Amino acid sequence: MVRNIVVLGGNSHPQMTENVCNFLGIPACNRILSKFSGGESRCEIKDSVRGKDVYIIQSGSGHVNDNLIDLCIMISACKIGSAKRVTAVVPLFPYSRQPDWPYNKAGAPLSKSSESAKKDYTFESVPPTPRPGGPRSAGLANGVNGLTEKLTKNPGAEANGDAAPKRSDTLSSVSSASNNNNNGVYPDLTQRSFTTHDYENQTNINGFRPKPGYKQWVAQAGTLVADLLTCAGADHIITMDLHDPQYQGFFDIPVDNLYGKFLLQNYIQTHIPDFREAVIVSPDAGGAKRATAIADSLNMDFALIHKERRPIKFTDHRNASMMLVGDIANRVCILVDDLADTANTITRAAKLLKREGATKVYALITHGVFSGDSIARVNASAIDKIVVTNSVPQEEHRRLCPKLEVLDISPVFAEAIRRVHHGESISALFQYA
Ligand SMILES: O=P(O)(O)OC[C@H]1O[C@@H](O)[C@H](O)[C@@H]1O
Repeated sequence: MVRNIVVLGGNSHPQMTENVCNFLGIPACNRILSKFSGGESRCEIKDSVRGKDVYIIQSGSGHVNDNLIDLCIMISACKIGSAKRVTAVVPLFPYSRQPDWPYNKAGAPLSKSSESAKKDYTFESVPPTPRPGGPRSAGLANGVNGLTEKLTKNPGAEANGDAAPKRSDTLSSVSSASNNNNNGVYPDLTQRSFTTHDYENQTNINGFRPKPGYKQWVAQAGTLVADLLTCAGADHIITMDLHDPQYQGFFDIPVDNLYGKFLLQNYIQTHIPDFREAVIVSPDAGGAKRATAIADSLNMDFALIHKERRPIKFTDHRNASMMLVGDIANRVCILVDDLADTANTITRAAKLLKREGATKVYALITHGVFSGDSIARVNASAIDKIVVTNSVPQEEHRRLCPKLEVLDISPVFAEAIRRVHHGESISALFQYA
């Protein structure tokens, strides 16, 4: 049992709070965290936090914005309640994908001229990502094609195993998508959610198509969120696998960015037969460091998927193509990424790998956000097995996705809390993992 420590849970991940408390041998702090009828948050800390070392567990999942405000309010309540130190434990850090200026990515140029290079493309990516309220996908050949029809017309199909599982928000998104009459050409950004792929695809926004290279003005939300938490009174942040590790520099309080890598590595070693014959694959250039770190540690081969986004003509606004760099034919492939949100990135990557001769495709991801109809997309995809941590709740995803396996990271967070509390090294936590 650890003394003089308080663990307070938000509403985003009760299971994580319970697991961490069990590990530390303490009960969770008694509190009220609810809503006034007008929607404002109400927080009352029922146990004394005076002079205590407080850890508040809240992940960037579910109603992300509500949970973020709740976190700020809980931090402030503890500070005002004379806590000695307040640490925000945020397994998936919200807004950490928005730390800098948005980009109008042109992508790295191919080494050959576009026409000759085209012959060597291993995959042409055309369909936009289907999402709630968005236009209907032109269809992905990997099985998502016709998925919405299956889900709408055949709700009993799940039981028969002949269609991807349905879920209520998927069905509502399907019906709203079919009502969205914009000729299916461009998504209407005022009607549906935005994904990072919209930056990549240089999507038409309110009739305005940005010129390649032109950056639209967009809020720097990552900076604001860092400031909000600090301003609320956070003394310290513990998180895991920040999309951009440099995001730590946006804070002027200590940030411990734990690694999911060790759990993923352990999975590879213990669950993938002859894993040294397999190939670690990064689904995009941005994740190459993360994936090579695992490949190097396990002495495995590495391959990379490069997204070529440079438009050949100005009108060629959706000219993104994927190219595989590396030899994966007749090998097992292990995709490694920090996050699956729409699951567009990993499902497209898996399709490409199977086309290039991969015998089996695993996807190992730290944060399984799985928004919109992404679970249906994963079920219909070329991915054979997808492994995520429970940095956000996974019970519902697991129920809907037979390919999904979940690794429990609560012991890692509990041990990090114990070490921070006792002033012990965090890096030592990973030395023998
Ligand atoms: O394709 P989805 O799942 O929407 O987004 C996940 C990708 O977007 C990037 O920020 C992540 O690193 C990952 O590669």
